[in-house]
Amino acid sequence: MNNPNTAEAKIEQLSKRLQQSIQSRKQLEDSFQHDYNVLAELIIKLTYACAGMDHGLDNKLVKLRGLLQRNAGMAELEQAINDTQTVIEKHTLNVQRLLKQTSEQTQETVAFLRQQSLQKAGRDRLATIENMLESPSIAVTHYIPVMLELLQLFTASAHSLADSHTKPQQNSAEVPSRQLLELLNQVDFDGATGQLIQRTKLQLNQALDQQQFIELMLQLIRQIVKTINDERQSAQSFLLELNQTLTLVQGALQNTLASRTEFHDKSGVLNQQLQADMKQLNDSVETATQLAELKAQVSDHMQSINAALQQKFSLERDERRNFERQYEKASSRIKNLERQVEQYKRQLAEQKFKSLQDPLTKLPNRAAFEERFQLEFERWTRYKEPLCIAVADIDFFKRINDSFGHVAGDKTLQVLASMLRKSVKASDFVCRYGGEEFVIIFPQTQLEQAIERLELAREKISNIPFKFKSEDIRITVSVGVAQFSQDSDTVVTVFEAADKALYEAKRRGRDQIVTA
Ligand SMILES: Nc1nc2c(ncn2[C@@H]2O[C@H](COP(=O)(O)OP(=O)(O)OP(=O)(O)O)[C@@H](O)[C@H]2O)c(=O)[nH]1
Repeated sequence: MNNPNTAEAKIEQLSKRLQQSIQSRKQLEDSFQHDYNVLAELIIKLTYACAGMDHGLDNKLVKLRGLLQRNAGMAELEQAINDTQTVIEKHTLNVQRLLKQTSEQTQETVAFLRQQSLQKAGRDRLATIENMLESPSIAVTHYIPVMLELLQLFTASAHSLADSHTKPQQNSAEVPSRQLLELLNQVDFDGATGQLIQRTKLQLNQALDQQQFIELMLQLIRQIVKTINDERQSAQSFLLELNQTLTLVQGALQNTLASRTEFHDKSGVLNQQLQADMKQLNDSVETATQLAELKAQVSDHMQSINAALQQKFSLERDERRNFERQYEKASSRIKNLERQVEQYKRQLAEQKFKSLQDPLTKLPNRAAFEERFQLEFERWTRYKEPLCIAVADIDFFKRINDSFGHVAGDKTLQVLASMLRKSVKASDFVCRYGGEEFVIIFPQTQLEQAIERLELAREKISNIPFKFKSEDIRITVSVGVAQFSQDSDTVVTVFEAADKALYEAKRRGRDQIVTA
């Protein structure tokens, strides 16, 4: 048995311990190398993932990767890692600045696109982009899909812009066409102008390109200029006629006056002659001594008196005839003028009436409404009798036009207007406010009564059996109603209240009446 205290035994023990230490150290080194390898592999992968973000960073990453791949010492690695960190910090700051700029530029682009007349699909995409932008983020990845959407939308609208420059612009006259149609709906003309307006309205309902629209406008302007010229000429000829008649009447009066003076002069001379004859006759009677002589003298005087009287009669007859002639002439001219004045008055009244009437539905138009609404408001201010107003709008009317054509749409408007007019009281004022919108004023009517009448109208309208292209169609209306109640109420505030209520009725599902 070896003595453990011997030198050999001690050396052996030490050798064993050394072996164990070497073993542990080897295990530790292996484990460290393993960890190092795992970490190095991860860092190398990360360096590949970060590649391409920034040129300076790329250089640093290549260097770091090289050091890791060749198992470089810690001192070398530490230096490389520090350098890389500095570049990463700079890069991060730069990215944040760019993100801020991107966010602002994106908002600007969205605002610009919102002002463009985009198609419905474009508007929807824009709304999606706006939603995406509502959650502001500093992550680049957040902006990538936004930018993608935005770029696609921008490209699409740029394409349509380019198309509109190269091709004849389909539908580019859509907005002015609609505005012109609304204007033409407010006027009513007879004759050639009326026919042209009718034809123009039909054409405006079709998709026009700009060239066609301009030609249509030119045609209209030409006709309007012609109508104005005709009107002016007709007014000029009326004034000419009036002037001639006045000159004639004035001439007749002067003639009458002159002949009256002449008549008076001549008549005066004759009167004097008659007086002289009478005096001489008298003298002769007084101084006469012989009957025969007296007889002869009286006979002479009588003849002279007779002649003077004859002259006077004939003078008077001529004068009367002359006067009658002048009178007849002037009177027939005046009658003619009177006829013309009557005709003008009729035309003016008709024009005034037409300017206040909607030609399609024959209901009063918006101009008539403004006049009447102001009047009723002033009455309400004075007497405070109940006053209500309702704004009614046909539901989904665009679909009628789109599915069955504008003519069917027009017919629908006429039928609905007539039903609305019939459903309320005669004292209620029903007008076509514009498009598919009607306004009703209920003078001296409590809100409950107005709602009752409107309910009746709504129900009647929804029961009208429309049939288009053998399809049964039910048409409904939504209505907003408001009453004047506060001292601060004005035509504007109460109308707006009714209009808001109308939109609430639409929002709640249409075919209903909502009170403000
Ligand atoms: N036929 C015809 N259509 C008209 C006239 N005036 C306006 N319109 C049309 O009325 C339609 C109104 O459509 P929108 O304002 O979109 O409303 P809507 O389809 O009725 O839908 P809601 O009001 O939301 O229920 C448009 O298509 C106009 O062209 C007209 O005098 N005749």
